[in-house]
Amino acid sequence: MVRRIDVAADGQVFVTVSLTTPGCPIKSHFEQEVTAALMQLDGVIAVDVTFDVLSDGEKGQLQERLGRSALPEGSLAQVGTVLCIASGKGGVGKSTLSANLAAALWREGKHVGVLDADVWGYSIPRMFGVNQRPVVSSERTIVPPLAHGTIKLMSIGFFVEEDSAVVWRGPMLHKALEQFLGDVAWGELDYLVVDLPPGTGDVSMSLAEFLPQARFVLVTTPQVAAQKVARRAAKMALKLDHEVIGVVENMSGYVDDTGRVHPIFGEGGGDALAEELDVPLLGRVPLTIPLREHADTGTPLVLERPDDPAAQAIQRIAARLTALTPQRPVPLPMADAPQPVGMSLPMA
Ligand SMILES: Nc1ncnc2c1ncn2[C@@H]1O[C@H](COP(=O)(O)OP(=O)(O)OP(=O)(O)O)[C@@H](O)[C@H]1O
Repeated sequence: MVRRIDVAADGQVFVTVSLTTPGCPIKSHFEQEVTAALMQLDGVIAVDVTFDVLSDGEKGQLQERLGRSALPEGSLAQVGTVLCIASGKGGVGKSTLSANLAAALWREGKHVGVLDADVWGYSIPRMFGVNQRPVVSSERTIVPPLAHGTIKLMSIGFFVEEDSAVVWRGPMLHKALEQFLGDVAWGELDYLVVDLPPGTGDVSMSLAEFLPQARFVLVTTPQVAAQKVARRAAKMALKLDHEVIGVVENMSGYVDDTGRVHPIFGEGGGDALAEELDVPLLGRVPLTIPLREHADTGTPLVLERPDDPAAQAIQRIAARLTALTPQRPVPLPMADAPQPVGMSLPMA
């Protein structure tokens, strides 16, 4: 994507970067990273980055070279940061954290969407208390149901009867995920939070392919055994050239009514994993009963009980995530709720 580099005798460097789409949401990120990389070189006194756009033919070649099925365009073109929440095994609180992190980012004034890619253990509809069949807009895009008026949600759970098992085979799931990313009217979002299925199975791999620009947050519990399993998810992300942005340790001790912390699941797993991967430990979320209760009743804890220790920990993690990811220079206006039209979705 580097179109041209000119070096002037006085040490000024002029770089042209070709974007996949003119409205590329990570344009400023490219500018910062290219400048930072070049300024480290001896003799470089200033860097000037300009942009143009790849032609369709060039895009095709790039796609081929990357060996990936999709470049970030279409319905994801206006998504600033894709955050994949991953874990090595189930039950570590990945979905609870995905829902609450999304709500915490929303509380910070960000535009947020949540894609529930945990196709067999989907729980995002329940965690937000939304159970509404998505509709198709007049432009033939899938309109995501909204939580709290603006958080856009998409889940397999919206397309199957409640409590029924998803018995789709690999290719159908692959197709559904492709649709969730390509045909959903995500619109302009600061963050798309993706709740991945546990482990490193086909769905995670497909998604990783569809989302070349994703950043991974790894969730682990404090036991050393859990950390070893989480490492596998990290390896998958790195193998697919995704950035692992940090680690969250969940269930880090039980906080009783007096505020005393009991390390039920041991200690140190999150630190050890973060150290091993050389990424920051974004935070530790304690075990609290309200976090579980609110997940069950469809009201994210960070919105209902922001004073709870787990809610506070999650809000701090959201703040760290915003500090670690590129921000839009101009905040988006809040009133952008899409208007659904009544039509049922023909799936698969
Ligand atoms: N810090 C916490 N304190 C209390 N309960 C928690 C905490 N984190 C998660 N839980 C509870 O643990 C259970 C499992 O959490 P969750 O469903 O988020 O895990 P998961 O990793 O997404 O699991 P799966 O991958 O199997 O879907 C839920 O009942 C949730 O409410």
